[in-house]
Amino acid sequence: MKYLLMYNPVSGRSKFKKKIKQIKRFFDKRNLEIDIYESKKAGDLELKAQHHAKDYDVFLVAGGDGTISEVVNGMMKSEIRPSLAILPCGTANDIAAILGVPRWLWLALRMYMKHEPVLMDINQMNDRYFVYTAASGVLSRISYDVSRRKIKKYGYLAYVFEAMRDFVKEYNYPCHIECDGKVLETDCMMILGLSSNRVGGMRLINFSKSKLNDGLFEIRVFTSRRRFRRFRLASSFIRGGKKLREDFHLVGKHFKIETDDNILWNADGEAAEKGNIEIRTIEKALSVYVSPRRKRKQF
Ligand SMILES: Nc1ncnc2c1ncn2[C@@H]1O[C@H](COP(=O)(O)OP(=O)(O)OP(=O)(O)O)[C@@H](O)[C@H]1O
Repeated sequence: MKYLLMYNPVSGRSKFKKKIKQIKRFFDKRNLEIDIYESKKAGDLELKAQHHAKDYDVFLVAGGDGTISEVVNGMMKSEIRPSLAILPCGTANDIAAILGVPRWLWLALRMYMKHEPVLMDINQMNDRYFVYTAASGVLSRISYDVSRRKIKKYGYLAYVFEAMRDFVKEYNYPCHIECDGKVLETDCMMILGLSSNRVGGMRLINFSKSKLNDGLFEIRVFTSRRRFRRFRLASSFIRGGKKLREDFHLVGKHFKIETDDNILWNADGEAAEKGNIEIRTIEKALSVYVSPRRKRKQF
């Protein structure tokens, strides 16, 4: 087995670099070949993943959701794809949590030595690939609007502060959604799409019933029709993403969403598209390492 460790030195609180020597030792001890690559700037890992996908069996990716998303975008552009194993060292680490990867590095590495990878769906927003979330409207900009300086200083709390500021802003925009033959037209304050039950470090146990390999994606349209709308939205999140009467929940393989040109879309926590989008799910597109528990529940 040939591994490539790719890491983003600025993920989370920028502390991963210190662990590299120990990781190298872990692999040397087991006579496993590992190359190491540090990203130099945003976008770097996508190109590295695309051009070297055929040269490795496993991409070991150390970073947060943005870093993993970059690598996945690179891998999806290659015909031959190695397996993906994550070492969580970002701020929210949603993707790692969805796959049940332990925060503790040694437990994660041992898990990768012991278990086989499984095939997981990957989603596409226009030309860009994403793993687990697409969103617009309230709260959807915070993951990429918060400065790295604040994340380094406050960690996850930096997202919480920014969420509180964004929550009081006015969001109301039209959307026309086509999903596998169904049509929905409404005004909304947020559209949240998930392939699992986690976003922004929160577990939304009542949001989704989909598996990670069933070719389906779920979208919740939070309308802006009722009074005290923000409080109702907050109460839905507090109750694990419980659906409210005035909201719509769609499940499908292909979504066409038309909205205002200035509406920004977030994909896996990064700024993605503006205006109209199409979302497709590519079934069982990528081989990933998951914990045995998640494998039973989510696959
Ligand atoms: N060498 C680099 N210098 C600056 N930015 C980088 C570099 N390599 C990658 N990036 C960018 O850093 C951003 C943040 O990375 P990442 O998402 O992994 O960390 P995070 O935001 O702390 O974690 P999370 O997304 O889990 O909250 C990504 O948008 C990525 O494209």
